[in-house]
Amino acid sequence: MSDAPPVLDARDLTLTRGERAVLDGLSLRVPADARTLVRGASGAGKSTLFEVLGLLTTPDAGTLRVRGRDATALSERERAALRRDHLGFVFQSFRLIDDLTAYENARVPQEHAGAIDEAWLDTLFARLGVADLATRHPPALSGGERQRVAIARALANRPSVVLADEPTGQLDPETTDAVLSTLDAVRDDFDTALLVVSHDPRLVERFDDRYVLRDGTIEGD
Ligand SMILES: Nc1ncnc2c1ncn2[C@@H]1O[C@H](COP(=O)(O)OP(=O)(O)OP(=O)(O)O)[C@@H](O)[C@H]1O
Repeated sequence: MSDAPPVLDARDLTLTRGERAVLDGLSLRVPADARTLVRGASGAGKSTLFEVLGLLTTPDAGTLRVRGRDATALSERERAALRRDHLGFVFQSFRLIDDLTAYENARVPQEHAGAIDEAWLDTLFARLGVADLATRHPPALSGGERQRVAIARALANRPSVVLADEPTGQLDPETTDAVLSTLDAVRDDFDTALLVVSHDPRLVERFDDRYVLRDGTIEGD
C-alpha cells in the first residue's frame, strides 16, 4: 500500500435519471496502487458510475475527491483540468477518431494539455505492442489493436488512474486475455491505478479489489 491519498474517493454519491436513482448513496475508494473492478448487471448503472467518477457527469449530491481534491467544489474549467491531468479513459467502443492515425489518436490528450511528449508515446506504443501500427487508421485495426491504441491514448498524459468501461465487451477470449495482460501492465509498469467497470465474469480473477454495483450502491464481492 502506498501512502498517497486515494486517486478517487467517492462519498454518498446520488444521481437520478428519469424516475430512477441510478446512484443512491454510493461510496467507493480507489487507492493509488489499486486494480479495482466494479461489476454489475446490464442497466445497473456501470456506465453512469464511470461517467461520474471520470468527472464527465456531475452527481446530484455527494463528494468526489481526486487525489485529495474535491472535484464537486470546482468550476467546470477547473474540473476539466483535473480530468486532463489525473484521469485516463478507455471508452466502451474505444471512440478513436477514424481520420487520424493510431499515433495521432494517442497524441490528442497531449495536444489538449499543450504538452507533447513523443518519447513517452513511443514508449507506450512499444510497450503495448502497437509500434508497427502507429501510422494506420482505426478502421484498419483489429478490435484488440484498437483497444491497445485506446489504452495508449488513456496513458498519454501519465494519469493517476485509468478508467475503463467494458474493456473486453466486444472481444473474443484470446484477445480478452491479451487486453487484460495489457491492463495489468498499465498498473505495474506505468504506476497508474486502474478502475474497470464491466459485466464480464472473465475479469473477476484478475482484480484485487472487487465490488458489485446493485440498487445504486456498491458492496464488496
Ligand atoms: N438519460 C437517461 N434518462 C433516463 N434513464 C437513463 C438515462 N441514461 C441511463 N438511464 C438509465 O439508467 C440506468 C443505468 O444505465 P447505465 O447505462 O449506467 O447502465 P449499465 O450498467 O452501464 O448498463 P449496460 O451494461 O447495459 O451498458 C438504466 O436503467 C438506464 O435505462
